[in-house]
Amino acid sequence: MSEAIIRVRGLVTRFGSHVVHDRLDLDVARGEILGVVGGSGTGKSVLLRTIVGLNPARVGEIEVLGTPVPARTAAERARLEGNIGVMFQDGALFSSLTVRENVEVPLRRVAGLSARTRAELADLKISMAGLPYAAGDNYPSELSGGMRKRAGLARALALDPEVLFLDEPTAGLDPIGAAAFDRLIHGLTQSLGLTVFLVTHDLDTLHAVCDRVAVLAEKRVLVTGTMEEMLDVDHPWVRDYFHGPRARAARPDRG
Ligand SMILES: Nc1ncnc2c1ncn2[C@@H]1O[C@H](COP(=O)(O)OP(=O)(O)OP(=O)(O)O)[C@@H](O)[C@H]1O
Repeated sequence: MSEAIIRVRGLVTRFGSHVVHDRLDLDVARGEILGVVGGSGTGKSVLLRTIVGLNPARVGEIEVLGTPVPARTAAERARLEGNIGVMFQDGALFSSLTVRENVEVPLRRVAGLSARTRAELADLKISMAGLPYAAGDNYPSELSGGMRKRAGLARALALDPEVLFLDEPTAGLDPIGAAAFDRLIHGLTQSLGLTVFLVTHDLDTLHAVCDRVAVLAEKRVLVTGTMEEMLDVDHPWVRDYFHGPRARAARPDRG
């Protein structure tokens, strides 16, 4: 594998007596789009939150871009904050701010940007996320679910991150909206050279977007590989997921 941009070793995550991850290891290579799948409650979102430093209660080693998580110094923290973009499942936008103001939030960390430059940069990201210019003036409650996701993506891209974390980007979208979002993610990833950690249940997304898949089961990353390789994995959940009727319907070679 080429250089690991995300490196997790021996991760143990627990909430009280509930162990979610037990000695979990994972590598994500530079430039790849990794799809993270697994049954409900297997700890996909918790893994994402832990890798981006939002869940400090754990044991093990995590590095993103060679920087330890959590960061030990202000310089390391700045490096992580500036190079990681996160899109949460519901967009996680501030409801009292317009879309433009939401996208400006991370830009406020950049010293020396005038208010006008900040707004212009936010408008650029809003347009990159496929939203009409006018959406910048809207409040999140005035947008559809799909538009809110695009606004969340615009905010995740605000600081030109190297690594993008997406938590179920197509959940709740209709199939046409989901396919459009898949194309957007794929296009942006290619043109911006991003590394992507993408939690999803969506088999169409895995086919359309992901280079590699990591399956969370039994409190760890049970297996990683391409979609083709998943077809040969002898594990009940993996078999049911990748050979089930939905999987067959999502295969690009079907018919
Ligand atoms: N803050 C928390 N406190 C206590 N338990 C938590 C917390 N966050 C998550 N959990 C538990 O950790 C487990 C993993 O949750 P997580 O949301 O990561 O699952 P998931 O794989 O993303 O599931 P889904 O596919 O349903 O979204 C669940 O049992 C959940 O209840």
